[in-house]
Amino acid sequence: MKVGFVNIFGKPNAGKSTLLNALIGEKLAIVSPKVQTTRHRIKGIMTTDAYQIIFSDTPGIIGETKYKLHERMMGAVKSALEDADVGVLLVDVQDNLEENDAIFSTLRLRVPCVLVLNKVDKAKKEQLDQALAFFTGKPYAKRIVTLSALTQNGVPALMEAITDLLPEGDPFYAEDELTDLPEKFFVAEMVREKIFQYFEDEIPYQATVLVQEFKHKSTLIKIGAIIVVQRESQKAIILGEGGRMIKKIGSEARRDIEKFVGQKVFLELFVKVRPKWRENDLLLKEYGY
Ligand SMILES: Nc1nc2c(ncn2[C@@H]2O[C@H](COP(=O)(O)OP(=O)(O)OP(=O)(O)O)[C@@H](O)[C@H]2O)c(=O)[nH]1
Repeated sequence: MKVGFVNIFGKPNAGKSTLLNALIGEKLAIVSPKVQTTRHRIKGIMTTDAYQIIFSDTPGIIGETKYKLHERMMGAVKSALEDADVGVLLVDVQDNLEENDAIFSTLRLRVPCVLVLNKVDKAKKEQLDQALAFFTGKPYAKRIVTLSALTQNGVPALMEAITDLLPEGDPFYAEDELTDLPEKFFVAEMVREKIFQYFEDEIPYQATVLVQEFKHKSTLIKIGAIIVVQRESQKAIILGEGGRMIKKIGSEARRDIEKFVGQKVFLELFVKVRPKWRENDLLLKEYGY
């Protein structure tokens, strides 16, 4: 069978999380119209009689290095590239094509890649033809596929292009294994999704979620998580008047987590202030970046 690792790359907002969700059919990555929501690599495994594909989506490729966090992100993109058997280079068909070309050329790809023009549902035919002509013959584009991750139109053609490029081999994972990521990670992502939903401006970008406790009890799972922010004022906003906001976030995240783990959950959230954690290498390490 065809077996291998497939990494999805693309500029922030290209639609990586949406595509991963369309491919895997489960809500594994968080989707938000704001840029830079995916800080981690997220893996899902797809197994049929003919193939096993291990997907990951990488953090958004950032052009400018504003924070050390972004340098780590570039490092993560590169290491993801080096791991992959096949790369998926995702481009929003309405985005600046030269800019995308510059990024893909800079990364100097050694793995075969499928260039994917996404969001065709909102593009005119001329625009699509123009983009196709632009990428045809580029050294990193072994195959070119057009699709809409949102409507899932064109997803089967992408699967065909990917499996074509994958090597033959034995499967890495048992068939029923959907993901190799620890449950803790999903819990953190589900809390982060609520933060993106309810808060504006810099809060979603400056807040991170750490899951401290994940214990299976007899009737439920007990989870304790900390939301780390940079300023007291941000802490006050997240708590809300009389703790109303944190309660709302907590009960909504709990419902999502219960759906995901298929069990009752007791979720306890705390908010902690740690100024400038983005710029401090030691803290970055502590938080696993
Ligand atoms: N119309 C349309 N919108 C799409 C399509 N794919 C993604 N989007 C939208 O584009 C936005 C960004 O999608 P994401 O999947 O979060 O993008 P991403 O590349 O994972 O972004 P980061 O996590 O920031 O790196 C969301 O509002 C999606 O709904 C598509 O095929 N068509």
